[in-house]
Amino acid sequence: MTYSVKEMFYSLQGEGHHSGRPSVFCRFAGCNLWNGKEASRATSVCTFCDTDFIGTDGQNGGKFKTEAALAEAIESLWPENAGNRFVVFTGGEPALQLTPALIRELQQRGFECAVESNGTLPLPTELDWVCISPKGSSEVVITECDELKLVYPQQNALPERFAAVKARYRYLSPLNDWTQSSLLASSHGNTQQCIEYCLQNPQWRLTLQSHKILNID
Ligand SMILES: C[S@@+](CC[C@H](N)C(=O)[O-])C[C@H]1O[C@@H](n2cnc3c(N)ncnc32)[C@H](O)[C@@H]1O
Ligand SMILES: Nc1nc2[nH]cc(C(=O)O)c2c(=O)[nH]1
Ligand code: SF4
Ligand SMILES: [Mg+2]
Repeated sequence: MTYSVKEMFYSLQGEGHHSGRPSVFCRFAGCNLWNGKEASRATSVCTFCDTDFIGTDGQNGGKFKTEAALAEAIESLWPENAGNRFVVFTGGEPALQLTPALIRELQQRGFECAVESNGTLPLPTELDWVCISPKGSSEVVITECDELKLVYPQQNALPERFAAVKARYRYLSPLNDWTQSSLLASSHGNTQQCIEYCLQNPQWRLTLQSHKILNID
């Protein structure tokens, strides 16, 4: 199958359990919860997406006809002769394109394979790390994951709704609604609400989009 990739880059994982870990990000084009066009944002299931995932025109983006071709491109972004290889499949919604064959191809090249998914579609069992981030009223079909990373607060997707999802770790990530001047500043803002929720419900931890604070990819 042909993989449509918006962009690929080498950076630090900014969010969640692997925050700070050097990672290649492979951002697949397309999502099942929003078509990516501003005109339909307000009427979509997911209304707050911070990412351009349309097309294949980003850095190192393109159409890859084989698993080997895409794996080769991902591998080329890792520093030469360095171990601890880690790739994060994201998007858009990576579950629309990710295959067992692609994951195995990368694992054979020494990569641990992680995914950032909205949880509405089945995922390959070959993955080494699964992060699920539920959106609005969408139905989550993934019942077990490594990490549940919930953007908070969200109408129709408050933490209690996901009590039955088995997760090694539960994180709240403040909704970045870009109407606030700073992610950290407002005491009545989303970050403060996350802090209060975690303090009252200590099975949840706070995570911040540190790449945005640091202004890196
Ligand atoms: C762009 S999504 C792509 C992966 C997948 N579609 C998903 O939603 O998990 C990557 C991560 O960014 C998070 N995210 C997107 N928009 C955000 C926003 N405005 N504020 C905070 N996190 C956001 C998502 O919740 C997800 O954890
Ligand atoms: N540094 C960095 N960390 C990230 N973690 C998840 C991301 C995503 O867009 O899925 C992301 C991203 O775009 N950049
Ligand atoms: S599900 Fe993920 S990629 Fe799709 S619109 Fe929402 S945040 Fe963006
Ligand atoms: Mg992002």
